[in-house]
Amino acid sequence: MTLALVTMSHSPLLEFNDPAPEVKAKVEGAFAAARSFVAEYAPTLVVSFAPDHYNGFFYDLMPPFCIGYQAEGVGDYNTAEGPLSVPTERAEELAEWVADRDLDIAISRKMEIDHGAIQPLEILFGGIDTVPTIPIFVNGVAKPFVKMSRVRRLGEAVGSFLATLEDERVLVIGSGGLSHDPPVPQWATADDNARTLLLNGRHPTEEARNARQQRVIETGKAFAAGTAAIQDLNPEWDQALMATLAAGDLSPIDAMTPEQMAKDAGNSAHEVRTWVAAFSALGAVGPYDVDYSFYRPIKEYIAGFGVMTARTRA
Ligand SMILES: O=C(O)/C=C/c1cccc(O)c1O
Ligand SMILES: [Fe+2]
Repeated sequence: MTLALVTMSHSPLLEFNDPAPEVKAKVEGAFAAARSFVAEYAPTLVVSFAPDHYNGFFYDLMPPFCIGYQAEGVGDYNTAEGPLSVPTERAEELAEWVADRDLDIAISRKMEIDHGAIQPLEILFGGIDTVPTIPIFVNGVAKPFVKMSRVRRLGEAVGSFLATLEDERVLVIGSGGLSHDPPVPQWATADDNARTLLLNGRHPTEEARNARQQRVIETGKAFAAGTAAIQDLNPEWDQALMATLAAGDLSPIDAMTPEQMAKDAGNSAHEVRTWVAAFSALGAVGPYDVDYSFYRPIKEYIAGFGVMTARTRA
């Protein structure tokens, strides 16, 4: 059984802010490389590890991980709205398998997902319902964070399940990171209005959504101009992590702590949990090789922007 992987940074600012044309072309080239890797592999099933940014998961009930039995895009930042094609029975089997491996897993029969999960599907497949997809939410923005060893164990459990699916060609996606510190509110520093959003900000009015998004878009522009009060990107940190993931021995990742990750790489660097889960799933199936790797720190997108593709050895 083979398994393929794409991990990629996402940024809701792709459509809204413009880096230099040469940088934009490089990013388009990376997307094209990932697309052709996926087209050649022709997956029959996608398992997507992605975070949420207080569009589907809130502090009224915040799990570390959640498997979606049904899911729909909320349509933030002009991403696709509406249902994904989720193979519900497979998702149920996966959740049973993971629970049997002594991992506490939440499930949702109505998962709402944002650009974090939607953007890679749109980029790789041109839509959100073209290939059966099981979405797995991995908390990457809301404290407290489980240990990285737990994220690896989740990925390994998912990978061991996927290894049993002889009749499927499975692509795992990890969406998020790398170093970045966009102005997503933090509970500890949020005012009353922001806390209302963090607690249960489902289905905002169009006006409220636009105001929130405009603030992030403006921050991206200011960051590129050198005037934003957000933490800088950390290309060394990003590339060191990508090298560890490519090397195949993920055990050094267990030493990463949420405090140090935030300090080194920003409050949204926790999104790399999705990459770690995806590579752990791949490694659980067998040794793998990285086919393609791209990295560029891009301030206009508020993102250490990386794309990797990999595959287990035949
Ligand atoms: O949730 C938001 O409004 C913004 C999220 C964001 C911004 C920049 C880079 C990212 O990866 C994001 O998720
Ligand atoms: Fe994000």
